[in-house]
Amino acid sequence: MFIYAMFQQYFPYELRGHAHKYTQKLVTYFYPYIQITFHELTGEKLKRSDAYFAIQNYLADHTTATAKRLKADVVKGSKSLVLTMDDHEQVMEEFQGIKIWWSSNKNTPKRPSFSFYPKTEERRYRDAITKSYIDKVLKDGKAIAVRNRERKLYTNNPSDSWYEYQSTKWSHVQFEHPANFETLAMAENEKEAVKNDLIKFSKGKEYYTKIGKPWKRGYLLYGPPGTGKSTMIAAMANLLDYDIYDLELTTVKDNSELRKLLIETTSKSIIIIEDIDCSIDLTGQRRKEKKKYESSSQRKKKKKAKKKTTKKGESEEEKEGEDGNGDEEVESEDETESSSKVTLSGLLNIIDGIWSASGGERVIIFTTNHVEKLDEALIRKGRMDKHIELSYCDFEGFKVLAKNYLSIETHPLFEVVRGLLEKTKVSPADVAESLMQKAVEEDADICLNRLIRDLESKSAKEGEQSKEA
Ligand SMILES: Nc1ncnc2c1ncn2[C@@H]1O[C@H](COP(=O)(O)OP(=O)(O)OP(=O)(O)O)[C@@H](O)[C@H]1O
Ligand SMILES: [Mg+2]
Repeated sequence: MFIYAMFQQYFPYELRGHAHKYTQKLVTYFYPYIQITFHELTGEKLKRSDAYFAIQNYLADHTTATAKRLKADVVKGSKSLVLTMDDHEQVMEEFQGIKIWWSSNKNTPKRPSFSFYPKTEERRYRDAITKSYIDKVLKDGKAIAVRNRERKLYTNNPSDSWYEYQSTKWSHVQFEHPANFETLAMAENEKEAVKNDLIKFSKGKEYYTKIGKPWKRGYLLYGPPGTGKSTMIAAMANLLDYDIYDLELTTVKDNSELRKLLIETTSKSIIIIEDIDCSIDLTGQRRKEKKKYESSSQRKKKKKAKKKTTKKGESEEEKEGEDGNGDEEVESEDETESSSKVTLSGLLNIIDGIWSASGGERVIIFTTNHVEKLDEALIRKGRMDKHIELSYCDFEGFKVLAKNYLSIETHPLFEVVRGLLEKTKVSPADVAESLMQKAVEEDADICLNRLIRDLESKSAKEGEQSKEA
């Protein structure tokens, strides 16, 4: 028995009407082959079919080794050239002992009019193909498409530039950061722990379903400036093959805008809020200031609203903001434009509520230089599942950097560096800066000596400062 799977391309001009007619009839059978046709365009509006796209990816990955004539295409949104079968080229695959030919055709071949096979036999093959094989092709094809896609770095636009019917909330550029875990200076065991945690998460669909939790994970990265927080996020995105949404909270006007932004994020993405302590009012100070503008009745209303705040739903306070009747509206006239009115409770509700109910895996990451400033509520386990400290450069970290920047694993000067690192607090960013070759003729000796000089002067300065104090 043969299965003849067709891969029907869109005919650009005169045959448009013809193509349209076939699109409704996605699966057709005929003998001695069972023939299944997938059209490139489907539906009333002739949209590009997802199945077609998945099959194209599947075949590009599985069959390019066997197909003799290939067509190279630069496909929008893909990292590299995509090789697909040329028109009328055929490739064969075997599945549970059934031979399947795939061919990419612009025209449907003539239908033979008779069958060699008894009906029962036919049914078995048909089921194997339509139930198992096509499922596998579509699933694999989708996974391959995700792997091959060009990844994106999104940043949120200020809401003044949002249009109602267009997706203008986020702008994106291609995400191409070379960071990876190998080149990240950090204690080896901690690095492994983070990597394993991420991989476990990304493969945990069934697990999360089983325990009845949304497929999300939160990380808090904290540490002094230049210790690799942003670099680690890029390495995480590269490891998981996720997009990045870099959320700038200071340009988000209020909680309802924040919710709209988060709802628009796609699955397989990392949402980051950098310097969380600077982007949101954590201390309540701003609230106190604002109270100047509130009437006493408004203050009472606000108090009441706060009480009503539940964990799952959105708070009353938030709703008021949305309606435009809330006290936040009153304040807006007195606020400078740049200040954001996203509140801590709003952020927490959104993290716990609506957005976590949307399907698909997402990672949310907060970074801060001052972990001690953060509100307990923001970082409690369950919201931020894992807290990762990135710290000053130690000898182990230095060795990673020396390998990255100078391609050396040992050197007589290493011991001097070790001694200096033990008594000086220096960020990996500073060490990297000293180690970087600034001219072609600079070799490892020159760079290491520069690092030693820099460390010595830093340590001398620190000594002076502590004396003064
Ligand atoms: N742990 C590290 N491993 C490797 N390189 C690092 C590390 N930390 C810093 N660097 C280097 O220093 C530069 C700055 O680091 P990065 O931006 O990741 O720091 P950060 O912790 O995000 O700082 P900030 O708190 O100021 O945002 C990076 O481009 C990288 O080259
Ligand atoms: Mg950073």
